[in-house]
Amino acid sequence: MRLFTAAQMREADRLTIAAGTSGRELMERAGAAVAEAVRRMGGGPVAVMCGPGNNGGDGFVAARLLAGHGTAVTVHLLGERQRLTGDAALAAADWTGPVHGASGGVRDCALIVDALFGTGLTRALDGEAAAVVEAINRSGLPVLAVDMPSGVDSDTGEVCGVAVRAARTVTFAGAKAGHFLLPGRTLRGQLHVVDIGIPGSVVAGLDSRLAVNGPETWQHALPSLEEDSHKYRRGHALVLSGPMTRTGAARLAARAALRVGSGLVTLGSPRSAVLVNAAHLTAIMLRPCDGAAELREILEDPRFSVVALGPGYGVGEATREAIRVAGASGRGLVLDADALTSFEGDLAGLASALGGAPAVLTPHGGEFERLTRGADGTRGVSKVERARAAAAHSGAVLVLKGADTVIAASDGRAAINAHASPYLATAGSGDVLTGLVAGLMAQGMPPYEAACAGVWLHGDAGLRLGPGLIAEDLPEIMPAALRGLADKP
Ligand SMILES: NC(=O)C1=CN([C@@H]2O[C@H](COP(=O)(O)OP(=O)(O)OC[C@H]3O[C@@H](n4cnc5c(N)ncnc54)[C@H](O)[C@@H]3O)[C@@H](O)[C@H]2O)[C@@H](O)CC1
Ligand SMILES: [K+]
Repeated sequence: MRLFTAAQMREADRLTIAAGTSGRELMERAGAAVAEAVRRMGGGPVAVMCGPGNNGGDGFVAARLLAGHGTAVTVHLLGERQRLTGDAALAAADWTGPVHGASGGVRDCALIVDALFGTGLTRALDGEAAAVVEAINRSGLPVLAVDMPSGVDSDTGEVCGVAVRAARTVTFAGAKAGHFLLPGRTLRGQLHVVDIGIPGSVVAGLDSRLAVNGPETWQHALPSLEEDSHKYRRGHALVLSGPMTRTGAARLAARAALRVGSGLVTLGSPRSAVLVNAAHLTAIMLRPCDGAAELREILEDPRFSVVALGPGYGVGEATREAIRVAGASGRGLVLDADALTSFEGDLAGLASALGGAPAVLTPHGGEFERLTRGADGTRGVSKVERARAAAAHSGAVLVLKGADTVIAASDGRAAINAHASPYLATAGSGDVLTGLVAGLMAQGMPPYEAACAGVWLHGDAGLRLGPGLIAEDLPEIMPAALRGLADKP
């Protein structure tokens, strides 16, 4: 599913109106969709809270249609009626019932329609607007939000001061980034996208390179297996282990790479840790590797297709040098944790170490902040734009992890992942993700698609396992996750 910004929706509106459908007609259809959703939620009595713009106009239309079908409706307006303009003023004029103030509170209703603010929110809610939103939330009544829960920024998903908590949201023509970025995702309830007559060609023509992460965008690039395949044709991932007391992370990554289908996986281990690693490995091979010079020798073997580096590896110049060597080899790279922290405040240094190699960086929020300190465009904007900026600066694919993981490529493509489980917030979970992405890249999947697929499969594993999951379980559930994916139409 593609996602849109407020500016793109305004553009779609403009093009549709230019092609002959009036704004008032669009509002009529939007209001009709809201009225229909109210009926599906059990009907009235309904309080419709209208704001000063077109979101409020949608509310007036819904109120008129519901009342016309016999539903008990009260309308409340935030602001003065005579200050309404354009289509919203026309829609309000068609409402013949009384209009109450918004601050008096709602009484004797079973459902609230939140038509206060939609994509036109420009600043934080305060004063009367904030008080009305707080009263809606305090009422404990189910809320149907029109387009966005009021107070949620449709581009960033952020709460601007305060925001409505909705049970459902009806949105028009296409979903917005703010419906999928946190905390917007948790405030919008169930999301319904309805067609209000904006032509498909207009929507298709919008320059949105943002989507919800799902198989439809990367399934075509998943590794396929021939009947007569051979392990040497399924890729070979090299995962670098940390020293004696920090080896578990790399083994988790290696196991995940093997489970996701890499034909061979080798763990490169410092000599100090070879015995402890050997004691825990069976199908995964082991090679001593102490530092960058030895890594260079290992990578002379052309069969290694990908290097995963970072979990437990240690922070410092030795790590930076290992990344330079891996980057210069042109192999696929997956960098996490210590690999990223080794370039604290030096995204440009990391970009130059990568040397244009196909790479995926998988920071969580804290690692991202450290890595991008001082880099342009990585502050104060949406999570999507921050990830995009870092991808553009580094030339790598960014996986900005969290409950709303964002994957961004340097060419502007981006995806927000919603297929995940909160139980994935557990020690070692990120190491498994590193291994999944590395294992997919080892089999020839391009970095952006491998990152999206890895994040999705990781989330799928979390959803399958649920409460009680630990990181060790995640690679073991991959056969079921992969089979489920193969069964998808
Ligand atoms: N394709 C489209 O774009 C369509 C949009 N429609 C509706 O129109 C909405 C967008 O309408 P608008 O652009 O008029 O925007 P909104 O109705 O979301 O809000 C704009 C109004 O709120 C005021 N405002 C913004 N932030 C405020 C704040 N923090 N405190 C107090 N006042 C604030 C503005 O001054 C303006 O009066 C959509 O969300 C949707 O519900 C529909 O009518 C149909 C078609
Ligand atoms: K709203």
